[in-house]
Amino acid sequence: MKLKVCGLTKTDQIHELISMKVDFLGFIFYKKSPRYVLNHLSLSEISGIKHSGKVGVFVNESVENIVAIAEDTALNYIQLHGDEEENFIDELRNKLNKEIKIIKVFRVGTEFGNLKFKIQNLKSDVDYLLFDTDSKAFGGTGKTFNWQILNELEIPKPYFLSGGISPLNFNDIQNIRQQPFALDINSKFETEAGNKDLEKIKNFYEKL
Ligand SMILES: O=C(O)c1ccccc1NCC(=O)[C@H](O)[C@H](O)COP(=O)(O)O
Repeated sequence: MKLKVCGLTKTDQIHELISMKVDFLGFIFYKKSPRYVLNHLSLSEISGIKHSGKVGVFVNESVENIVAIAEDTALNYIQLHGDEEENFIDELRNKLNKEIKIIKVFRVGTEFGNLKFKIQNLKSDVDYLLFDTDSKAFGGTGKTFNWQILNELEIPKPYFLSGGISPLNFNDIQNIRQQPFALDINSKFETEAGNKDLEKIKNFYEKL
């Protein structure tokens, strides 16, 4: 199983994760997040990071801004973490460099019927799905959702599992019928927002 470490803000930690061969590096381009990357790194610093799994996380951002940031920072993946509708995704797909993959996030709350409908009727050209816990902050809360819900779905694309993943609940992932393509870890591997605990990540990665 692959690993994405999200909410990166520090160059030395990013290089350490690259040397650990982590598959995806997540950068949050959402101003309200305590992990907003542009408070810590410039566009050209992010552009200079040599890795094929650079993921930009966006929340209800405009197509124009996403395309511009993707170009300026040489992103490989766009993670849509807000309420982006199909029309928006189609427009983004048309304007984005074709090599860039799109990850559409489904924030899982209590409305299971709605989630099932959205998954079954997904028409847009996205490459991956990501399931995270629903919250007012959109993400990075450290809270899990009921992963058993995924066993009620036919998931049409490879997906990232996210939301409060930690060494304590890692074994529960084995009970999901359709296994994740990748795990997305964040706040459970931090000493404070944006500051990663690399030793904890290394130990976790060795278990995957
Ligand atoms: O991490 C944030 O601050 C954040 C804020 C707004 C939207 C998305 C955000 N994070 C995106 C991620 O992909 C996180 O890894 C995901 O939400 C899981 O975080 P956690 O529950 O802390 O493991």
